[in-house]
Formats: sequence, structure tokens, C-alpha cells
Amino acid sequence: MARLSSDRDPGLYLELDRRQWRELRRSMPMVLDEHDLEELVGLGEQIDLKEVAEVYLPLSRLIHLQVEARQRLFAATSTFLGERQRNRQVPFVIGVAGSVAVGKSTTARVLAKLLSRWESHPKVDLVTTDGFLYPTAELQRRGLMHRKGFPESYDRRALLRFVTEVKSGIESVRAPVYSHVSYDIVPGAFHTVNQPDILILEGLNVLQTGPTLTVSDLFDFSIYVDANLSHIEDWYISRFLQMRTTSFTDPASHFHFYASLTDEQATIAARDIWTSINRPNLIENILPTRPRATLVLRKDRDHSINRVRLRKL
Ligand SMILES: Nc1ncnc2c1ncn2[C@@H]1O[C@H](COP(=O)(O)OP(=O)(O)O)[C@@H](O)[C@H]1O
Ligand SMILES: CC(C)(COP(=O)(O)O)[C@@H](O)C(=O)NCCC(=O)O
Repeated sequence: MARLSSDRDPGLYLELDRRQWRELRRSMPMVLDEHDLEELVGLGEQIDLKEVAEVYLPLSRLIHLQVEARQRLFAATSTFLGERQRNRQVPFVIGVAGSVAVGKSTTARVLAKLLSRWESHPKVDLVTTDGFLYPTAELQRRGLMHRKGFPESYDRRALLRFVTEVKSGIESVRAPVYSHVSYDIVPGAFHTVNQPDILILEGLNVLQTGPTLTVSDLFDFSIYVDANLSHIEDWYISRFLQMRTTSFTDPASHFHFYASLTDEQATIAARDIWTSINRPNLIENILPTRPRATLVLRKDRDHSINRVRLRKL
């Protein structure tokens, strides 16, 4: 009987520790400084310039090589079709997946900044999938208010249309915008993507597949940000506690009520949201997509990336 490839199949994957991975930076120059990093790092994240040099610069080099190779592949199809050389390159699409609170946004922002500083100055755009969540009214109508972040809470058709249009080279493609403050889609607000060279799509479920086409079919490269389940839970709770003195202080915040809670009360509230929504989503939907990622960045308890797994095939 044929054996199914597992998440650990050594034929498919290459596991590297940080020391082995950092050697693969080769001549990629350091293009970020402390000031850049400060603007990119999210609440509770710990990334420093050493991690940028040792983890993100080899990644930037790998993506650089893959962008060039992908353009040659698209050119091969054009040659086959007898088309004249395109005057625009097809946007290279990168997916960044992983749990709530694992630090996807920071990874995606650092990567976007690094890629935009290549010598060729590519135009890099970053879009998060939360803009494609259904608005609160629609989630309520569908009975999904306690399933926010689960695949069915997104307008997956609109998301697929968005990435398809960007990849087809259409000008001014609009993505809706989500607000963590109002806990809802912002009416009338859009993020407009205008013919980027590279699009990074970041979100919990971007590596999902389905019976029909999904955004993951349009990825040229994908990253899964990974960590031990209990560490992610700790990060979620400590970020929640920190938010009492940051985002929750805004009277407009959906979570404003939590700002006045004691440590003990807030820990109970955060653990409840984690256990009822984010943990089951991670186990049922997000984790099963990990084998598909081109690259898995594995974080230790202190948030540092110390292992990398590359899909060779
Ligand atoms: N309730 C909230 N209020 C304000 N910002 C939030 C809230 N929840 C999450 N965020 C921010 O939204 C971004 C995405 O968070 P999340 O979905 O947990 O993914 P990740 O931590 O992997 O980037 C992060 O920058 C986080 O700090
Ligand atoms: C907005 C999110 C669904 C993440 O969206 P993404 O951009 O990853 O698609 C998530 O951060 C969230 O708010 N989840 C709901 C449960 C909670 O508040 O933790």
C-alpha cells in the first residue's frame, strides 16, 4: 500500500538548525537597522538584528533565487503559447501562515521590508487576510461569531478573486480592511494594491486547500511560522495582558472592558478565548496545513527562530 507522505518525511524536507541555515546567507547584504526593526516588530515579539541576519537574510536570498526561476517558468509558458515577451513580470506571491499570536505579522513585515531593499528595488505589498473576514453582521447571521478565524468565517471567494486579480497584473485591486479596535470590517475602507512585483499574503488559513481553487494554489512560495502549542498559548495570554495598557485603553476598542481587569481576571478571559476559539482552530485547521509550506520557521519559547525546515520537493 502506498505510504502517505507525512510532515516529517526526510525525502521531502530538509531540517536545518540555525547555525546551518545562517551559512546560506552568503553575500546577502544587511539592509535593515535598529530603527527599521523598531517599526516592524509587533507587541510581545523579540526579533533582533542578529536574527534578521541569521534567519531572514538567507530566506531573502532563497526567495531572490526563486523569483528569478519563477520568471523563467512563466516565460517558458509564454514561449509555448507563441506570445510576445510580456512587458510586465507576473507578481510573485508569498503566503505566510500560522497560529494566532505566533508572530506572523512581524515575520511578514520584516520580510516585506527586506525584499523591498533588494538592488532591483521591487515593489512589495503586504496584505492580511483579516480584511476578508465577513463583517460582524454577516458573521452573526451565519452563527459564526465564535468561529472568527476559522476558514468559514472568511469570504474565501473574494480573497481568491483578489489574489487572482493581483497576479493577473490588474491595476488597483482593492482589499477590504479589518480593525482590531472595532473588531469588525471598516465600512468603506480599502487597501489598494497596484501591480506589485511581490505580494505577501499573511493569515491564519492561507495554506488551506479545498475542492476548488484556493489562494494557496497561487502561491509561489509559502512560510509557516511554527511553535509549541503551549508556548503560543503563553504568548497569547501575555500579549492580552499587555494590551490592557495599550490597545484596550482606547474607549472605542471592542476589548475596552478588559482594560480594567486584574491580572487574574484577564488571564481567565484570555485563556477562555484561546481555548474556545484559537486553539481548536490551530489544531483543526491551521496545523494540518503545515506540511504544505515551502519553509517552516520554528520558534523556541523565547520567540527566537532556531530551526528551519525547507521543502525540497
Ligand atoms: N485585540 C487586539 N487589539 C489590537 N491589536 C490586536 C488584537 N489582537 C491582535 N492584534 C494585533 O494584530 C496582529 C495580528 O495578530 P494575530 O492574528 O494574533 O497574528 P500574529 O501574532 O501571528 O501576527 C498583531 O500585530 C497583533 O498585535
Ligand atoms: C483577526 C484574526 C481572525 C486573524 O486574522 P488573519 O489576518 O490571520 O486572517 C484574529 O487575530 C482574531 O481576532 N481572532 C479572534 C479571536 C481572538 O480575539 O483571539
